[in-house]
Amino acid sequence: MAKIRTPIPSLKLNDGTFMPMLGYGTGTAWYKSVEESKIDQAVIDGLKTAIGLGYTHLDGAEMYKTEPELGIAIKESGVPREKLFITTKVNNSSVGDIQGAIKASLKKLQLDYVDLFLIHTPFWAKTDEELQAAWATMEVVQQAGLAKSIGVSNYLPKRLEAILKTAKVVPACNQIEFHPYLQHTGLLDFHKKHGIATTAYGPLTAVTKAKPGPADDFLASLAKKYAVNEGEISLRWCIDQDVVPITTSSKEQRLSDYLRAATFKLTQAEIKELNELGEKKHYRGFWAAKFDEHDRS
Ligand SMILES: NC(=O)c1ccc[n+]([C@@H]2O[C@H](COP(=O)([O-])OP(=O)(O)OC[C@H]3O[C@@H](n4cnc5c(N)ncnc54)[C@H](O)[C@@H]3O)[C@@H](O)[C@H]2O)c1
Ligand SMILES: OCCc1c[nH]c2ccccc12
Repeated sequence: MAKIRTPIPSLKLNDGTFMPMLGYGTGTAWYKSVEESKIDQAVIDGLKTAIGLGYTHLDGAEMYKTEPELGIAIKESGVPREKLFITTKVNNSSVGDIQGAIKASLKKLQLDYVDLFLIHTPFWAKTDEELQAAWATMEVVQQAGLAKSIGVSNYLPKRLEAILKTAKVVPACNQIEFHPYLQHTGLLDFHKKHGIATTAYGPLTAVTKAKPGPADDFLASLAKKYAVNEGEISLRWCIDQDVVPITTSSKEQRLSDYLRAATFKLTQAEIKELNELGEKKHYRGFWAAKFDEHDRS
């Protein structure tokens, strides 16, 4: 019997394009295990497994050094380019030449355009003017057709406010760490007010790195109720709040299981309870020192 798969829903971005609401990341489990200049077959195989399972939203970055593998996997997957949603990000060290960076990324990806191009972090900037100038160059990249959508990552309201003062294009999305122990309530309200979509990295943190925690028992009871595991509850908790989770795994079974997040829906009361339990603990898995610096300035 043919396998019936629930399609992954899409989120409409403020520029009219659509983003699949579950992404596969190439930045953590898939940090290259070989020398940078060499092709890492394990990365290609992981990507092809994900694409074969139905993942179409693939998250890359100049920083991860896996763009060549992403390009090969896309070609070898046989899936038409326009059916895929490809993200890459300009590295902190390349923001001085964003146009050069996107061209170099596209060359490595063997693509004419990316679906989403992000400024990886704001941590390189000393002034608002620098943030504004970088954003203006992102707008040029979009105008040139090299990226369908443009956005940022790891920006808090203060930095978003700075770029919105001079922006012609509102960022389509902000990619942030997001899970029950890092809910960014104020930032999400800011995103909603300005029509900025939220993508979540580290969406499984509450059931992996940040365990044990106050949400453990409730996550387990929800997993039992919906006949999934706690990871899928974590992914669905994002989706039900219009946040697009970017997850990853090197294991095919796990990748296949994550897709069950598309097959059920949490109730408003369950989301509220998980949020309240999550508020009892704070955990940041990425860029912690940079955020400490950033929040002080
Ligand atoms: N923009 C940024 O600054 C930034 C930062 C971090 C990550 N990212 C992107 O987001 C992607 C996903 O990030 P992530 O890996 O933190 O997401 P995640 O929270 O979904 O964690 C995935 C990891 O958890 C592991 N995992 C899954 N189930 C597990 C279990 N039951 N027990 C133990 N481990 C388990 C997986 O094998 C994988 O390594 C990255 O690959 C990258 O593309 C972006
Ligand atoms: O997008 C950044 C991904 C990443 C992978 N490993 C890290 C360690 C510290 C900060 C970010 C990362």
